[in-house]
Amino acid sequence: MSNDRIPVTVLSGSLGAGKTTVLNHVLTADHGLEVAVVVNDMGEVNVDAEHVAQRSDLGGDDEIIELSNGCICCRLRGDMLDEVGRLADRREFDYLLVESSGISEPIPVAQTFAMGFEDASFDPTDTYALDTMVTVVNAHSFFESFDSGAALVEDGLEDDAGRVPEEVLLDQIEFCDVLVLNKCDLVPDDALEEIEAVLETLQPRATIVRTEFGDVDPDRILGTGAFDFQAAQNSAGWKHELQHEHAHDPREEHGVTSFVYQRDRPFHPYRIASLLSELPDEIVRAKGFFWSAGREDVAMGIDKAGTSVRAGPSGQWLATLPERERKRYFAARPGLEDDWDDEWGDRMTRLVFIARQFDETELIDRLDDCLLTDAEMGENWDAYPDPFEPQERRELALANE
Ligand SMILES: Nc1nc2c(ncn2[C@@H]2O[C@H](COP(=O)(O)OP(=O)(O)OP(=O)(O)O)[C@@H](O)[C@H]2O)c(=O)[nH]1
Repeated sequence: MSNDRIPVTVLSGSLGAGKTTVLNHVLTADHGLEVAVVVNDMGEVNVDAEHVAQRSDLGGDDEIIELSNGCICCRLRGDMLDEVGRLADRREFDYLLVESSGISEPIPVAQTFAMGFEDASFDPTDTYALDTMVTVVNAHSFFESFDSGAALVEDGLEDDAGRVPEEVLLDQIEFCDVLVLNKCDLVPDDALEEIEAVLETLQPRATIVRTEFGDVDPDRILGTGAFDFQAAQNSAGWKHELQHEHAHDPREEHGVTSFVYQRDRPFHPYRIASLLSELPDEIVRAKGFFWSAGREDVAMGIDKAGTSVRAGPSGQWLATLPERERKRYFAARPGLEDDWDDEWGDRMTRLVFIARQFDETELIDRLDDCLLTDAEMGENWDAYPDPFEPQERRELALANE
Protein backbone atom coordinates (compact mmCIF):
# COMPACT_ATOMS: atom_id res chain seq x y z
CA MET A 1 0.00 0.00 0.00
CA SER A 2 1.73 3.18 -1.15
CA ASN A 3 -0.23 5.67 0.87
CA ASP A 4 1.91 7.96 3.05
CA ARG A 5 -0.58 7.72 5.84
CA ILE A 6 -1.50 4.44 7.49
CA PRO A 7 -5.05 3.45 6.56
CA VAL A 8 -7.40 2.54 9.37
CA THR A 9 -10.41 0.24 9.42
CA VAL A 10 -12.71 0.38 12.44
CA LEU A 11 -14.88 -2.62 13.31
CA SER A 12 -18.03 -1.83 15.25
CA GLY A 13 -20.96 -4.04 16.14
CA SER A 14 -22.90 -5.27 19.11
CA LEU A 15 -21.57 -7.70 21.70
CA GLY A 16 -21.06 -11.15 20.28
CA ALA A 17 -21.78 -10.11 16.67
CA GLY A 18 -18.46 -11.56 15.57
CA LYS A 19 -16.02 -8.62 15.51
CA THR A 20 -13.14 -10.64 16.98
CA THR A 21 -13.93 -13.50 14.60
CA VAL A 22 -13.80 -11.12 11.61
CA LEU A 23 -10.60 -9.60 12.94
CA ASN A 24 -8.92 -12.98 13.32
CA HIS A 25 -10.04 -14.01 9.86
CA VAL A 26 -8.52 -10.88 8.33
CA LEU A 27 -5.30 -11.21 10.32
CA THR A 28 -4.69 -14.74 9.16
CA ALA A 29 -5.73 -14.08 5.54
CA ASP A 30 -3.20 -13.77 2.77
CA HIS A 31 -3.16 -10.05 1.95
CA GLY A 32 0.52 -9.29 2.36
CA LEU A 33 -0.09 -6.41 4.76
CA GLU A 34 1.52 -5.98 8.12
CA VAL A 35 -1.42 -5.13 10.32
CA ALA A 36 -1.40 -3.58 13.78
CA VAL A 37 -4.45 -4.00 15.97
CA VAL A 38 -6.27 -2.04 18.64
CA VAL A 39 -8.78 -4.03 20.67
CA ASN A 40 -11.16 -2.26 23.00
CA ASP A 41 -12.97 -4.25 25.66
CA MET A 42 -15.32 -2.87 28.27
CA GLY A 43 -14.20 -5.34 30.93
CA GLU A 44 -11.12 -5.15 33.12
CA VAL A 45 -9.60 -8.15 31.38
CA ASN A 46 -9.29 -7.78 27.64
CA VAL A 47 -10.63 -11.16 26.60
CA ASP A 48 -10.83 -10.15 22.95
CA ALA A 49 -7.18 -9.17 22.86
CA GLU A 50 -6.28 -12.61 24.23
CA HIS A 51 -8.37 -14.29 21.54
CA VAL A 52 -6.74 -12.21 18.86
CA ALA A 53 -3.27 -12.94 20.21
CA GLN A 54 -3.95 -16.67 20.38
CA ARG A 55 -5.58 -17.04 17.03
CA SER A 56 -3.50 -14.78 14.85
CA ASP A 57 0.07 -15.28 13.80
CA LEU A 58 1.13 -11.87 15.07
CA GLY A 59 4.49 -11.87 16.75
CA GLY A 60 4.86 -10.04 20.06
CA ASP A 61 2.38 -8.09 22.15
CA ASP A 62 3.58 -4.90 20.53
CA GLU A 63 1.25 -5.29 17.60
CA ILE A 64 -1.89 -5.54 19.69
CA ILE A 65 -2.88 -2.55 21.73
CA GLU A 66 -5.37 -3.42 24.43
CA LEU A 67 -7.68 -0.75 25.73
CA SER A 68 -9.76 -2.14 28.56
CA ASN A 69 -12.19 -1.02 31.19
CA GLY A 70 -13.77 1.78 29.17
CA CYS A 71 -14.89 2.68 25.72
CA ILE A 72 -12.87 4.25 22.91
CA CYS A 73 -15.86 6.34 21.87
CA CYS A 74 -15.86 8.25 25.15
CA ARG A 75 -13.56 7.75 28.14
CA LEU A 76 -10.66 6.17 26.26
CA ARG A 77 -10.61 8.42 23.17
CA GLY A 78 -7.46 10.24 24.27
CA ASP A 79 -5.80 7.02 25.49
CA MET A 80 -6.40 5.39 22.12
CA LEU A 81 -4.74 8.23 20.25
CA ASP A 82 -1.78 8.31 22.60
CA GLU A 83 -1.32 4.58 22.10
CA VAL A 84 -1.57 4.60 18.31
CA GLY A 85 0.79 7.58 18.27
CA ARG A 86 3.39 5.64 20.27
CA LEU A 87 2.82 2.62 18.05
CA ALA A 88 3.54 4.58 14.88
CA ASP A 89 6.75 5.96 16.45
CA ARG A 90 7.90 2.56 17.54
CA ARG A 91 7.52 0.50 14.40
CA GLU A 92 6.46 0.33 10.79
CA PHE A 93 3.30 -1.36 9.64
CA ASP A 94 0.91 -1.05 6.70
CA TYR A 95 -2.51 -1.01 8.25
CA LEU A 96 -4.30 -0.35 11.53
CA LEU A 97 -7.37 -2.39 12.45
CA VAL A 98 -9.46 -1.21 15.39
CA GLU A 99 -12.03 -3.42 17.09
CA SER A 100 -14.26 -1.20 19.17
CA SER A 101 -16.28 -2.43 22.11
CA GLY A 102 -19.83 -3.62 21.53
CA ILE A 103 -21.25 -0.42 22.93
CA SER A 104 -18.98 2.01 21.08
CA GLU A 105 -20.68 4.69 19.09
CA PRO A 106 -19.01 4.91 15.70
CA ILE A 107 -19.20 8.66 15.09
CA PRO A 108 -16.90 9.70 17.98
CA VAL A 109 -14.46 6.92 17.05
CA ALA A 110 -14.39 8.14 13.44
CA GLN A 111 -14.03 11.73 14.61
CA THR A 112 -11.11 10.75 16.80
CA PHE A 113 -9.19 9.42 13.80
CA ALA A 114 -10.42 11.93 11.24
CA MET A 115 -10.03 15.06 13.37
CA GLY A 116 -7.99 14.20 16.45
CA PHE A 117 -9.05 14.78 20.01
CA GLU A 118 -8.23 17.67 22.31
CA ASP A 119 -7.24 15.53 25.32
CA ALA A 120 -4.65 13.55 23.37
CA SER A 121 -1.01 14.46 22.91
CA PHE A 122 -0.99 12.82 19.46
CA ASP A 123 -2.63 14.31 16.36
CA PRO A 124 -3.53 11.35 14.11
CA THR A 125 -4.29 13.32 10.96
CA ASP A 126 -0.73 13.31 9.56
CA THR A 127 -0.08 9.65 10.35
CA TYR A 128 -3.38 7.85 9.92
CA ALA A 129 -6.16 8.02 7.35
CA LEU A 130 -9.52 6.57 8.23
CA ASP A 131 -10.28 4.21 5.35
CA THR A 132 -13.33 2.09 6.15
CA MET A 133 -15.93 2.01 8.91
CA VAL A 134 -17.30 -1.52 9.22
CA THR A 135 -20.26 -2.66 11.29
CA VAL A 136 -20.58 -6.36 12.03
CA VAL A 137 -24.22 -7.31 12.39
CA ASN A 138 -25.38 -10.49 14.09
CA ALA A 139 -27.88 -12.00 11.65
CA HIS A 140 -28.98 -14.55 14.22
CA SER A 141 -30.16 -12.06 16.85
CA PHE A 142 -30.93 -9.16 14.51
CA PHE A 143 -34.68 -8.92 14.96
CA GLU A 144 -34.61 -9.80 18.67
CA SER A 145 -32.20 -6.90 19.15
CA PHE A 146 -34.98 -4.55 18.15
CA ASP A 147 -37.63 -6.26 20.22
CA SER A 148 -35.91 -5.85 23.55
CA GLY A 149 -32.23 -5.05 23.25
CA ALA A 150 -31.72 -7.91 25.68
CA ALA A 151 -29.73 -10.00 23.27
CA LEU A 152 -27.15 -7.30 22.92
CA VAL A 153 -25.90 -6.53 26.32
CA GLU A 154 -26.33 -7.46 29.93
CA ASP A 155 -28.51 -5.23 32.08
CA GLY A 156 -27.22 -1.86 33.10
CA LEU A 157 -24.48 -1.60 30.51
CA GLU A 158 -25.27 1.71 28.91
CA ASP A 159 -22.80 4.11 27.40
CA ASP A 160 -21.78 7.35 29.10
CA ALA A 161 -24.62 9.25 27.48
CA GLY A 162 -27.14 6.77 28.86
CA ARG A 163 -27.94 5.37 25.43
CA VAL A 164 -29.41 1.91 25.31
CA PRO A 165 -28.05 -0.91 23.09
CA GLU A 166 -30.75 -0.55 20.45
CA GLU A 167 -29.83 3.08 19.92
CA VAL A 168 -26.14 2.24 19.69
CA LEU A 169 -26.84 -0.59 17.23
CA LEU A 170 -28.83 1.80 15.04
CA ASP A 171 -25.98 4.31 15.17
CA GLN A 172 -23.54 1.59 14.17
CA ILE A 173 -25.73 0.58 11.23
CA GLU A 174 -26.51 4.13 10.13
CA PHE A 175 -22.90 5.34 10.22
CA CYS A 176 -20.64 2.96 8.31
CA ASP A 177 -19.32 2.08 4.86
CA VAL A 178 -19.61 -1.69 5.01
CA LEU A 179 -22.11 -3.88 6.83
CA VAL A 180 -20.80 -7.38 7.49
CA LEU A 181 -23.84 -9.56 8.06
CA ASN A 182 -22.32 -12.37 10.12
CA LYS A 183 -23.64 -15.68 11.50
CA CYS A 184 -25.45 -16.30 8.23
CA ASP A 185 -25.02 -20.05 8.87
CA LEU A 186 -27.67 -19.77 11.60
CA VAL A 187 -30.33 -18.02 9.52
CA PRO A 188 -32.40 -19.29 6.54
CA ASP A 189 -32.08 -17.46 3.22
CA ASP A 190 -35.51 -15.83 3.23
CA ALA A 191 -34.84 -14.35 6.68
CA LEU A 192 -31.45 -13.11 5.49
CA GLU A 193 -33.18 -11.35 2.60
CA GLU A 194 -35.53 -9.63 5.01
CA ILE A 195 -32.63 -8.55 7.24
CA GLU A 196 -30.81 -7.18 4.20
CA ALA A 197 -33.93 -5.28 3.16
CA VAL A 198 -34.11 -3.69 6.62
CA LEU A 199 -30.39 -2.87 6.54
CA GLU A 200 -30.66 -1.32 3.05
CA THR A 201 -33.57 0.80 4.20
CA LEU A 202 -31.80 1.91 7.35
CA GLN A 203 -28.53 2.55 5.51
CA PRO A 204 -28.73 2.75 1.71
CA ARG A 205 -25.09 3.81 1.22
CA ALA A 206 -23.28 0.87 2.81
CA THR A 207 -22.33 -2.28 0.97
CA ILE A 208 -23.56 -5.47 2.62
CA VAL A 209 -21.36 -8.56 2.82
CA ARG A 210 -22.75 -11.85 4.12
CA THR A 211 -20.37 -13.96 6.19
CA GLU A 212 -20.18 -17.15 8.19
CA PHE A 213 -17.64 -17.13 11.01
CA GLY A 214 -16.35 -13.78 9.78
CA ASP A 215 -15.02 -15.17 6.49
CA VAL A 216 -14.94 -11.79 4.80
CA ASP A 217 -12.68 -11.18 1.81
CA PRO A 218 -10.11 -8.71 3.26
CA ASP A 219 -10.48 -6.50 0.17
CA ARG A 220 -14.05 -5.74 1.23
CA ILE A 221 -12.95 -4.05 4.44
CA LEU A 222 -9.29 -3.07 3.98
CA GLY A 223 -8.15 -0.33 1.64
CA THR A 224 -11.61 0.32 0.22
CA GLY A 225 -11.17 4.11 0.49
CA ALA A 226 -14.91 4.24 1.16
CA PHE A 227 -14.86 6.44 4.23
CA ASP A 228 -16.12 9.99 3.78
CA PHE A 229 -17.16 11.72 6.98
CA GLN A 230 -19.85 13.89 5.45
CA ALA A 231 -21.32 11.10 3.35
CA ALA A 232 -21.33 8.69 6.28
CA GLN A 233 -22.98 11.22 8.53
CA ASN A 234 -25.74 11.83 6.02
CA SER A 235 -26.22 8.25 4.95
CA ALA A 236 -28.94 7.12 7.34
CA GLY A 237 -32.07 6.05 5.48
CA TRP A 238 -34.31 8.26 7.60
CA LYS A 239 -32.30 11.35 6.60
CA HIS A 240 -32.89 10.62 2.93
CA GLU A 241 -36.58 10.18 3.53
CA LEU A 242 -36.84 13.33 5.61
CA GLN A 243 -35.04 15.41 3.00
CA HIS A 244 -36.41 14.01 -0.21
CA GLU A 245 -39.94 12.89 0.52
CA HIS A 246 -42.59 15.52 0.95
CA ALA A 247 -45.60 13.36 1.47
CA HIS A 248 -46.74 9.97 2.58
CA ASP A 249 -45.00 7.55 0.27
CA PRO A 250 -44.74 3.95 1.35
CA ARG A 251 -42.40 1.57 -0.42
CA GLU A 252 -42.16 -2.04 0.33
CA GLU A 253 -39.52 -4.68 -0.20
CA HIS A 254 -39.39 -8.03 1.57
CA GLY A 255 -42.02 -6.77 4.01
CA VAL A 256 -40.02 -3.66 4.91
CA THR A 257 -41.95 -0.39 4.76
CA SER A 258 -40.59 3.09 4.91
CA PHE A 259 -42.90 6.08 4.86
CA VAL A 260 -43.09 9.75 5.73
CA TYR A 261 -45.95 11.27 7.68
CA GLN A 262 -46.32 14.98 7.06
CA ARG A 263 -48.97 17.38 8.34
CA ASP A 264 -49.14 21.12 8.88
CA ARG A 265 -51.63 21.05 11.77
CA PRO A 266 -50.30 20.67 15.33
CA PHE A 267 -50.71 17.60 17.48
CA HIS A 268 -52.52 17.69 20.79
CA PRO A 269 -49.55 17.23 23.19
CA TYR A 270 -51.26 14.73 25.39
CA ARG A 271 -52.60 12.55 22.61
CA ILE A 272 -49.34 12.42 20.66
CA ALA A 273 -47.29 11.70 23.80
CA SER A 274 -49.56 8.82 24.60
CA LEU A 275 -49.36 7.42 21.06
CA LEU A 276 -45.57 7.74 21.01
CA SER A 277 -45.32 5.79 24.23
CA GLU A 278 -47.07 2.83 22.65
CA LEU A 279 -45.74 2.71 19.11
CA PRO A 280 -45.84 -0.83 17.71
CA ASP A 281 -42.67 -2.93 17.97
CA GLU A 282 -42.76 -3.53 14.21
CA ILE A 283 -41.48 0.02 13.82
CA VAL A 284 -37.73 -0.52 13.85
CA ARG A 285 -36.90 3.16 13.41
CA ALA A 286 -38.71 6.47 13.67
CA LYS A 287 -37.14 9.89 13.37
CA GLY A 288 -38.25 13.41 12.60
CA PHE A 289 -39.84 16.41 14.19
CA PHE A 290 -43.35 17.46 15.09
CA TRP A 291 -45.41 20.45 16.12
CA SER A 292 -46.98 20.12 19.56
CA ALA A 293 -49.75 22.68 20.20
CA GLY A 294 -48.73 25.17 22.85
CA ARG A 295 -45.02 24.78 22.04
CA GLU A 296 -44.83 27.20 19.13
CA ASP A 297 -41.34 28.12 20.36
CA VAL A 298 -39.76 24.76 19.72
CA ALA A 299 -39.83 21.79 17.35
CA MET A 300 -40.23 18.48 19.10
CA GLY A 301 -37.99 15.64 17.98
CA ILE A 302 -38.63 11.94 18.00
CA ASP A 303 -36.04 9.19 18.00
CA LYS A 304 -37.21 5.60 18.10
CA ALA A 305 -34.63 2.82 17.93
CA GLY A 306 -36.19 -0.59 18.46
CA THR A 307 -38.27 -0.37 21.60
CA SER A 308 -36.50 2.74 22.87
CA VAL A 309 -38.42 5.96 22.18
CA ARG A 310 -37.26 9.47 23.00
CA ALA A 311 -39.34 12.55 22.28
CA GLY A 312 -38.92 16.12 23.37
CA PRO A 313 -37.72 19.59 22.42
CA SER A 314 -35.02 19.29 19.79
CA GLY A 315 -34.92 22.34 17.60
CA GLN A 316 -35.97 25.84 16.87
CA TRP A 317 -38.51 26.77 14.23
CA LEU A 318 -37.17 29.18 11.65
CA ALA A 319 -40.30 31.21 12.32
CA THR A 320 -38.92 32.15 15.74
CA LEU A 321 -35.75 33.66 14.26
CA PRO A 322 -35.26 37.34 13.47
CA GLU A 323 -36.18 37.94 9.83
CA ARG A 324 -32.64 38.67 8.69
CA GLU A 325 -31.35 35.38 10.06
CA ARG A 326 -34.26 33.50 8.53
CA LYS A 327 -33.53 34.99 5.13
CA ARG A 328 -29.98 33.67 5.36
CA TYR A 329 -31.39 30.16 5.76
CA PHE A 330 -33.70 30.63 2.81
CA ALA A 331 -30.82 31.87 0.67
CA ALA A 332 -28.66 28.89 1.67
CA ARG A 333 -31.38 26.33 1.02
CA PRO A 334 -33.44 26.88 -2.07
CA GLY A 335 -36.84 25.25 -1.72
CA LEU A 336 -37.05 25.76 2.03
CA GLU A 337 -39.40 28.66 1.56
CA ASP A 338 -41.87 26.58 -0.46
CA ASP A 339 -43.51 25.03 2.60
CA TRP A 340 -43.76 28.35 4.42
CA ASP A 341 -47.18 29.11 5.88
CA ASP A 342 -48.28 32.74 6.14
CA GLU A 343 -49.58 32.27 9.66
CA TRP A 344 -47.42 29.47 11.11
CA GLY A 345 -44.20 29.68 9.14
CA ASP A 346 -42.32 26.37 9.09
CA ARG A 347 -44.21 24.82 12.01
CA MET A 348 -45.27 21.42 10.83
CA THR A 349 -44.74 17.70 11.39
CA ARG A 350 -42.53 15.42 9.36
CA LEU A 351 -41.87 11.94 10.69
CA VAL A 352 -40.15 9.00 9.03
CA PHE A 353 -41.07 5.44 9.94
CA ILE A 354 -39.18 2.30 8.96
CA ALA A 355 -41.06 -0.86 9.85
CA ARG A 356 -41.32 -4.52 9.00
CA GLN A 357 -44.46 -6.57 8.33
CA PHE A 358 -46.49 -3.47 9.01
CA ASP A 359 -49.64 -1.86 7.65
CA GLU A 360 -49.07 1.85 7.99
CA THR A 361 -52.69 2.91 7.37
CA GLU A 362 -53.73 2.23 10.97
CA LEU A 363 -50.79 4.20 12.33
CA ILE A 364 -51.53 7.09 9.98
CA ASP A 365 -55.15 7.13 11.21
CA ARG A 366 -53.98 7.12 14.82
CA LEU A 367 -51.53 9.93 14.14
CA ASP A 368 -54.31 11.90 12.46
CA ASP A 369 -56.45 11.39 15.55
CA CYS A 370 -53.73 13.14 17.54
CA LEU A 371 -54.00 16.29 15.40
CA LEU A 372 -56.04 19.14 16.83
CA THR A 373 -59.66 19.04 15.76
CA ASP A 374 -61.23 22.09 14.10
CA ALA A 375 -62.78 23.02 17.49
CA GLU A 376 -59.43 22.62 19.26
CA MET A 377 -57.76 24.85 16.68
CA GLY A 378 -59.74 27.71 18.26
CA GLU A 379 -58.82 26.85 21.87
CA ASN A 380 -56.11 28.34 24.04
CA TRP A 381 -53.30 25.81 23.46
CA ASP A 382 -51.18 27.20 26.27
CA ALA A 383 -53.70 25.72 28.70
CA TYR A 384 -52.91 22.17 27.53
CA PRO A 385 -50.76 20.13 29.93
CA ASP A 386 -47.34 19.60 28.39
CA PRO A 387 -45.99 16.08 28.89
CA PHE A 388 -42.63 16.84 27.24
CA GLU A 389 -39.39 17.88 28.89
CA PRO A 390 -39.04 21.65 29.12
CA GLN A 391 -35.39 22.04 28.19
CA GLU A 392 -34.39 22.76 24.68
CA ARG A 393 -31.43 21.83 22.55
CA ARG A 394 -30.52 24.66 20.21
CA GLU A 395 -30.77 23.01 16.84
CA LEU A 396 -32.84 24.10 13.94
CA ALA A 397 -35.58 21.71 13.10
CA LEU A 398 -35.23 22.15 9.38
CA ALA A 399 -31.48 21.85 9.65
CA ASN A 400 -32.09 18.48 11.24
CA GLU A 401 -30.21 16.63 8.51
N1 LIG B 1 -22.56 -19.92 14.41
C1 LIG B 1 -21.74 -18.88 14.30
N2 LIG B 1 -21.03 -18.46 15.37
C2 LIG B 1 -20.19 -17.43 15.22
C3 LIG B 1 -20.04 -16.78 13.97
N3 LIG B 1 -19.14 -15.76 14.13
C4 LIG B 1 -18.76 -15.80 15.42
N4 LIG B 1 -19.39 -16.80 16.07
C5 LIG B 1 -19.26 -17.13 17.50
O1 LIG B 1 -19.93 -16.11 18.24
C6 LIG B 1 -19.24 -15.83 19.45
C7 LIG B 1 -18.91 -14.34 19.53
O2 LIG B 1 -17.98 -14.01 18.52
P1 LIG B 1 -16.91 -12.86 18.70
O3 LIG B 1 -16.12 -12.78 17.43
O4 LIG B 1 -16.17 -13.02 19.98
O5 LIG B 1 -17.87 -11.61 18.80
P2 LIG B 1 -17.48 -10.12 19.19
O6 LIG B 1 -18.34 -9.24 18.38
O7 LIG B 1 -16.02 -9.90 19.08
O8 LIG B 1 -17.93 -10.10 20.70
P3 LIG B 1 -17.54 -9.02 21.85
O9 LIG B 1 -16.07 -8.80 21.73
O10 LIG B 1 -17.95 -9.72 23.09
O11 LIG B 1 -18.33 -7.80 21.58
C8 LIG B 1 -18.02 -16.73 19.43
O12 LIG B 1 -18.32 -17.87 20.18
C9 LIG B 1 -17.83 -17.09 17.97
O13 LIG B 1 -17.21 -18.31 17.78
C10 LIG B 1 -20.80 -17.24 12.84
O14 LIG B 1 -20.77 -16.71 11.73
N5 LIG B 1 -21.63 -18.29 13.10
